[in-house]
Amino acid sequence: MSLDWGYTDDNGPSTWAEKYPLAAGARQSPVDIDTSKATSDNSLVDREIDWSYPSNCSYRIVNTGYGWRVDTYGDDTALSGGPLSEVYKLEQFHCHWGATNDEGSEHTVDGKSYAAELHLVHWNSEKYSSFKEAASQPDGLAVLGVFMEIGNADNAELEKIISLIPKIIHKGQDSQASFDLDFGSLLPESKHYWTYLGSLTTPPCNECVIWTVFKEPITISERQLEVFRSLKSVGEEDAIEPEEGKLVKNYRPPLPLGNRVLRECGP
Ligand SMILES: COc1ccc(C[C@H]2SC(=S)NC2=O)c(OC)c1
Ligand SMILES: [Zn+2]
Repeated sequence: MSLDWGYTDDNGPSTWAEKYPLAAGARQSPVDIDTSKATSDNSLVDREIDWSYPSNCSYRIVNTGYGWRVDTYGDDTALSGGPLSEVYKLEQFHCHWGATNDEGSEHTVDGKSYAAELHLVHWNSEKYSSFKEAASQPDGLAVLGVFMEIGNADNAELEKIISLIPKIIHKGQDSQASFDLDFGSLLPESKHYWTYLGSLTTPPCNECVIWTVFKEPITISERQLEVFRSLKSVGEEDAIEPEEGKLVKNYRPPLPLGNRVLRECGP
């Protein structure tokens, strides 16, 4: 069964606009962050970006066919400040990676790719009544982008997620888990970031995201990244060869920033 869209040569990012016209818009994500174009903005410094996530929360981790996604039940989560004018609730988080460690992130910095990129997706629950409605609005979503680089140590918080991946190897599988997830540990120590107006990085590519990309990466071990790559993009019932259908690449390459403003907070 042929996928509507994906990351292979015949259904990858360069073909998306055929079925998803928004993919050809002028406010698309990701972008290459040209640090020489970033402008400082005191208003970002005055209203520090702030998040509060509960320590003990129940989660559902699912294999979307394009990667893993952890659905949170964002009741007592909040993201505010920085480029945001309202309070946003955490809806889900997920990750993008590549077949080798020299690619994998969606945003790049002066042309440099990281090995992976974590996306924490929030929606404007102050202005809109549902995530779905927010995803059709220009200020509907706020996504935190966190670069991941290879380090020697395992990332302890990610390990809690990685331990569940063997249960969701095939597309459509999910696992309910309630564990103490300290989101604060999934974010870098430094709150320095770049921010710009962009879009969903997969179809339907809605231009509804206020992006905040942290400057400091977190680390993940090679072993942990290999576990991500062991996920399959096909269901258990799809008869394919064992090595086929592995989710080794699920990132969209950068799109032009065009005449959008790229602001930064912190050196
Ligand atoms: C409303 O329909 C969608 C569709 C896809 C995604 C996931 C994409 S968007 C992103 S950023 N990274 C991704 O992989 C959504 O996430 C909010 C929302
Ligand atoms: Zn994403």
